[in-house]
Amino acid sequence: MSIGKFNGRHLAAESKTPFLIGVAGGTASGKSTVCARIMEKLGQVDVDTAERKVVTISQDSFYRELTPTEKVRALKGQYNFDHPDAFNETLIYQTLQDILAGKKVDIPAYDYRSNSKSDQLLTIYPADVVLFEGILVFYFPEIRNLFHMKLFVDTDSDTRLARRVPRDINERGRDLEQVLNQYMHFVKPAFEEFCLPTKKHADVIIPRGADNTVAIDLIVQHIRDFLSNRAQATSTSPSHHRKLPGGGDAPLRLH
Ligand SMILES: Nc1ncnc2c1ncn2[C@@H]1O[C@H](COP(=O)(O)OP(=O)(O)O)[C@@H](O)[C@H]1O
Ligand SMILES: Nc1ccn([C@@H]2O[C@H](COP(=O)(O)O)[C@@H](O)[C@H]2O)c(=O)n1
Repeated sequence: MSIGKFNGRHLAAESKTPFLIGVAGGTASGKSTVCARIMEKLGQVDVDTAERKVVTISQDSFYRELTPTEKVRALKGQYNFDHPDAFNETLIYQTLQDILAGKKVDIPAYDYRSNSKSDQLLTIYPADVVLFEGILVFYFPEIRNLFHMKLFVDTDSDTRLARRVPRDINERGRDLEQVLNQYMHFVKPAFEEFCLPTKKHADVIIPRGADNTVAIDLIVQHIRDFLSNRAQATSTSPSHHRKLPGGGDAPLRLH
């Protein structure tokens, strides 16, 4: 039984295939914040990671390891982290395929201070909905075609720069000169060449990011509908029918 057609592809109710949502947008546009709001509204934040119905993964976990020379350049803001070549496209594709197959995957956590993977592995347990966010998640056609729904967070460039500077200094251990150099030489031109053109692939564009509560509520409702349909289609007993947080009589509880 199919519980809906998403981007032309049926999702079978009985399959373990998660509903895969891509979330793209420029640096500091609010991609992580939008994903966090969606998780909050679906009551997922306080749920044990192994039990979550909805999970978020960042494309940053898939940066390629740098050579020693590249590491020296990166420390001076002279490495292009915004070019598609900076990412391990094959690993992203394989990981998403495993996730779509309902497998548990381990992905590296990323450490911006050392510009490399940290020792910590993030275990992503099978979930019903997976959000995959990053600047270039719609850039590679084979990866782009895996998403059932594509969102683009569209925030004004000045706002993004004004957010990125303090974030990079306070949270990513950078100095002002390095941040501005990297932005002018790599981040801004790469956004225009590689990220912005992918907006045309989006199903939903979210102007102003997390400030756009109307857009976020619509997306949350769409996810609730998907989860309700799947739960309805797979449950055989009325005892499976429970309430969604804030979602009326929908037949599933998310936390
Ligand atoms: N709507 C907003 N209003 C104010 N600050 C925001 C908003 N959205 C995001 N931020 C801040 O901007 C920075 C970048 O946001 P983030 O969600 O991490 O963007 P991205 O994931 O696109 O890089 C963070 O410091 C975050 O707290
Ligand atoms: N070692 C790194 C890795 C990435 N960046 C920058 O991060 C940006 C992507 O993350 P967002 O949360 O901003 O989407 C990207 O623009 C890279 O320039 C970095 O500075 N250092």
